[in-house]
Amino acid sequence: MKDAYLVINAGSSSIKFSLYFGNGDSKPVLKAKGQVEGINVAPHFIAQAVDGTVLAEQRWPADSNLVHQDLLKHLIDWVENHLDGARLVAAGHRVVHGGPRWSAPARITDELLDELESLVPLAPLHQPHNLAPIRALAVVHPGLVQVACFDTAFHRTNPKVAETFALPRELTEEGVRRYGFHGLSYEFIARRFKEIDPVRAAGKVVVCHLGSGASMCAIDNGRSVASTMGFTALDGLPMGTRTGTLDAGVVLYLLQQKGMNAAEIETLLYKKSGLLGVSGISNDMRVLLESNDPHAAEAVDLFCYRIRRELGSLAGAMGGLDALIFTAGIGEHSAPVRAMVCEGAGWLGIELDPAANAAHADKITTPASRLPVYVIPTDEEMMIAKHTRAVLAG
Ligand SMILES: Nc1ncnc2c1ncn2[C@@H]1O[C@H](COP(=O)(O)OP(=O)(O)O)[C@@H](O)[C@H]1O
Ligand SMILES: CC(=O)OP(=O)(O)O
Ligand SMILES: [Mg+2]
Repeated sequence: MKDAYLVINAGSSSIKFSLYFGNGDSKPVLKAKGQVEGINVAPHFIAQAVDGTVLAEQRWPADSNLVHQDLLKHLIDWVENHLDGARLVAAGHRVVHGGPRWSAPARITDELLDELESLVPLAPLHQPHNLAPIRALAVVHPGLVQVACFDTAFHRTNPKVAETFALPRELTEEGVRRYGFHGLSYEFIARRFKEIDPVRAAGKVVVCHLGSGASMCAIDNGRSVASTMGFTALDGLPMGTRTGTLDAGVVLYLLQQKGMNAAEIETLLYKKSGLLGVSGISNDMRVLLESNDPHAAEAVDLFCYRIRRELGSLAGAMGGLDALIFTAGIGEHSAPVRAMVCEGAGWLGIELDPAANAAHADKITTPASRLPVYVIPTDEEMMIAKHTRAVLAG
């Protein structure tokens, strides 16, 4: 009998899921994927086959009062009725923050859940939503093995200097340091790049994960050595609605001069800034690229400018650069953003091939380009499925 793995990547208003089949060492095979979105508003469930065929769809009215647990139960029931004779053996979850202790995926226990709960203040936009389905699943399916796969784990190979803020030692020791995020994506890309170009993958690579959250990672011989996100997923690049790097003095100004309280500042930094704040129009890169509003262009320019600066910084951290890789929603699909980053990075030896870039080719530089640039689709869910199977196998 085949084993089935349920992968869950839960956000603030949606629970995305993927169902994988697989035994032994072979690559897990994706059977179906879908999501429940509009939680707490008007829930909508959809499940699709690998080719995009809709397998099931259901909508509930806005006044249905369905909570997280009800919707998760609906999702699990659907999965259990579509196992095709396979046996559901485990659920793997993306958990954004694993704190200082977790450098690998872990089987979930009550103690671990409590520990992860204590990290909620460090990832207020993600962690509560990552943990809610774990608790809900434990109620509706008590015996099921659950595995937490951390976004921070891949970065635990960073040298101490890359993790340290110039703060008094006591704070560093209690855990106020850089953790880095999007680790499941970077791990997937590092493995994939090793298949594409093993020679350069053994060298120094910068990966740009540009999605609704955006960060960059310096990977030396397959290991993360530095990244743009820090203590929280607020640092580094400007994002859809997050500031990215901000002079800490601005936070003091907001507190002391503007009289804002902590909750207001949190909302400002996490939900009202970034592309949305600068453009005043949208957090969606597609909308900004199509807009004629100069503020939309300013937001896009700032995003690309910050990527170019961080590229120099990460190459400096590694002492060299052998390849640049774009991934995630914007990185995989936006030729204009990739062009704006690469055109300003000619000093690094990048010679963009505009036709290849427009076609979203695997490699978007000319053969003469000293530094090759790649576009590689990421797959965090596949990484979670592999980890879940490995944890289960002990
Ligand atoms: N063709 C495109 N051009 C520009 N941006 C795109 C395109 N397709 C998707 N995006 C951007 O990708 C972002 C979502 O990326 P994704 O990696 O799916 O994010 P997440 O998983 O973090 O929600 C959206 O904000 C959207 O603006
Ligand atoms: C860590 C993070 O920013 O995640 P996402 O891109 O899913 O928001
Ligand atoms: Mg993402």
